[in-house]
Amino acid sequence: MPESVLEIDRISKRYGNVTALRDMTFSVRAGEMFGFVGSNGAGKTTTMRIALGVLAADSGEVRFDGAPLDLRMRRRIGYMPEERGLYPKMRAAQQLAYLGELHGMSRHGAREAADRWIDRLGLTERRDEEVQKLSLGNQQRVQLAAALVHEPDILVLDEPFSGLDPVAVDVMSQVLRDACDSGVPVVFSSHQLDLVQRLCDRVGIVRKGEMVANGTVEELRDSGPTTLLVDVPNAPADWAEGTAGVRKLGVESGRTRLELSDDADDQAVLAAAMATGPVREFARYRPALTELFRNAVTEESAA
Ligand SMILES: Nc1ncnc2c1ncn2[C@@H]1O[C@H](COP(=O)(O)OP(=O)(O)OP(=O)(O)O)[C@@H](O)[C@H]1O
Repeated sequence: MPESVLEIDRISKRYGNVTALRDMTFSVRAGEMFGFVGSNGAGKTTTMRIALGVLAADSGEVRFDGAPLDLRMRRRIGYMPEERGLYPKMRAAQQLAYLGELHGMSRHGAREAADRWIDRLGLTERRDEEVQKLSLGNQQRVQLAAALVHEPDILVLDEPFSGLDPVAVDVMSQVLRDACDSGVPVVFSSHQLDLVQRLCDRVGIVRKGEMVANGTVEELRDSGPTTLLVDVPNAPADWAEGTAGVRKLGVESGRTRLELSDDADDQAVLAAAMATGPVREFARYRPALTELFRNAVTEESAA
């Protein structure tokens, strides 16, 4: 049996003369949480809508388990649209049961699943309220439940965390992690990069419709040139300059920041540091996802 994997393969999409996606490619395996990040208008929603099949690509293919996504398979996706999409006058539990039935569940099965998700998402006391009367955060919890009620095989969520309070973020995170652990590929977009860094197994950074970086958070953080932070309190300003392949980037809070070329020897840098006196710190600097993202965005505006 092929491994369960959602594949977005060289998807391109234009709106008039705007290129929204150009050869967008990535895959998400069963049990993997994939964070999809990029500036406003980068193409995340367009990709997700194409993955779901509510929007047609100009070219490229979406596959699951190696086969192009057909109508039957698309019903097995749990989708949380950015624009949300609940019936405002329907009561929360009733709405979830209705959506479950629309996805092919029996009436009884859909009601049971609706109640289970209402409880799981902390909405027990709100189950019979009209969705329009719920707070935005609680509406969002119902929206997540709506994506999950039919026990989907794939989860695609457009900014599920936006506007949530910290408790709701924790609830949402745990629900997504559990879905992932049960073997469901999970893709979500977010502008909350600290959250993406914490939760996701892999991250894709999209810029102007193209995937510019894709890997585990650790791979991405280790990707650029090696950078060292060295605290040598007694050293003269030019202490590292004689070491081959080393470029001084600056001094931050008393620590010298150095960029090493591929053939530079970090032990030679350490020896040069020790030759100046005490070495209080000698560490590899690894940027946070926020910084990697900012670099990608800066390249975008410079381009
Ligand atoms: N229906 C449409 N008609 C014309 N252009 C569109 C349409 N939908 C999206 N676009 C354009 O396609 C590009 C990608 O938009 P998309 O909504 O996919 O970005 P996004 O990454 O989801 O942004 P955000 O983070 O702001 O939600 C943008 O340039 C946008 O203006």
